[in-house]
Amino acid sequence: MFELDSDGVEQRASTGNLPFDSEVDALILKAYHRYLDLNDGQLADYIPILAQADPALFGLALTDIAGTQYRAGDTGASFSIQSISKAFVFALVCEEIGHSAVHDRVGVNNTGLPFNSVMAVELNDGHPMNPMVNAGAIATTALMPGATDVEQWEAIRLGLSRFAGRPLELDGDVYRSEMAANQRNKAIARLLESYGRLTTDPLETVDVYTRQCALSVTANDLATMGATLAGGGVNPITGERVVSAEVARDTLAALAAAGMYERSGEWLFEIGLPAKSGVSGGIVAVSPGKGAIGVYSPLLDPAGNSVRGQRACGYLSRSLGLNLFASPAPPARSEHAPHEQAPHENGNPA
Ligand SMILES: NC(=O)CC[C@H](N)C(=O)O
Repeated sequence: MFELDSDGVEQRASTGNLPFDSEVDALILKAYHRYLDLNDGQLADYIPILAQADPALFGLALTDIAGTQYRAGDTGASFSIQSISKAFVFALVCEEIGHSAVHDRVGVNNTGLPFNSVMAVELNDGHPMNPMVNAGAIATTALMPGATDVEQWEAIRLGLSRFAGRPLELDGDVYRSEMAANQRNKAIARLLESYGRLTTDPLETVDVYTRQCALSVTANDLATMGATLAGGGVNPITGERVVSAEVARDTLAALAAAGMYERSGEWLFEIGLPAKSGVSGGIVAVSPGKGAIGVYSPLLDPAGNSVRGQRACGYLSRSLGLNLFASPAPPARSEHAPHEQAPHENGNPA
């Protein structure tokens, strides 16, 4: 469980816009320096190559829906996207086959269990529950249009590249490392097959899923991918519409429910933004209508979420006034009777 350190975090009232450019720049840098020396957490090692990551890497990026990019630290460092791919593959599949078909096959409720839980499938009568855990993500990947697994993979690679606004490539070393250690995902796919919930070849679908997780991205890419969802499906850098506004909305709802796995409730409570994490240490946190934060720092908490990433998102959510559930500041009123106290700027008592 992470704790948000509220000491000294200037909390901004929620408004329809981000503050001015220079303020965002200053706050991104502040967040970066604030957590640079935080070395809590562990590298993921169940995918052997992830244990070789440099724990010191820390990149913090924000892209707004107008396409302005803010960066601090190692925002150009490459890492495998891992589970963050689930959000964008879900969006692509919804765009292709429609929200209801995906909802019926996959679902959108939190399992309350770890992302690779086999028990979650068993407890729910073979239903994968949501697209952000492995079972639901494998079921979602299987729904990607394509005559073969090779075509499905290429459609996913191209689709995620449109979200990023640049061609994304497979990290072959990460792919091979995970393929040698992904017996559990193969078991989950076989289990889904046994319940009649997978109509593709289970092992081929796990192969495509493993490739999608091994796509190489940067923190800056994550910010732009998230900003595409924040902007109703239009990539703010390329101007291309990647998915419809409805699909962007539905994807953010699915992220809010389960993007941070069994910690999703705590995350919403503390940070108030739909987000998705991955075991390589990335997080994308989306502020609808404003922009998105992309962060990379490979030291993880026990749920598999980046420790520095969570703290930096919390800091920025507060200081930029991004929390979705915060009411906007009440308009200043001049007609107060002298004994009435004017509300504090952020709507809370001072
Ligand atoms: N949480 C994650 O990022 C998990 C992704 C990883 N590829 C897996 O299937 O286990």
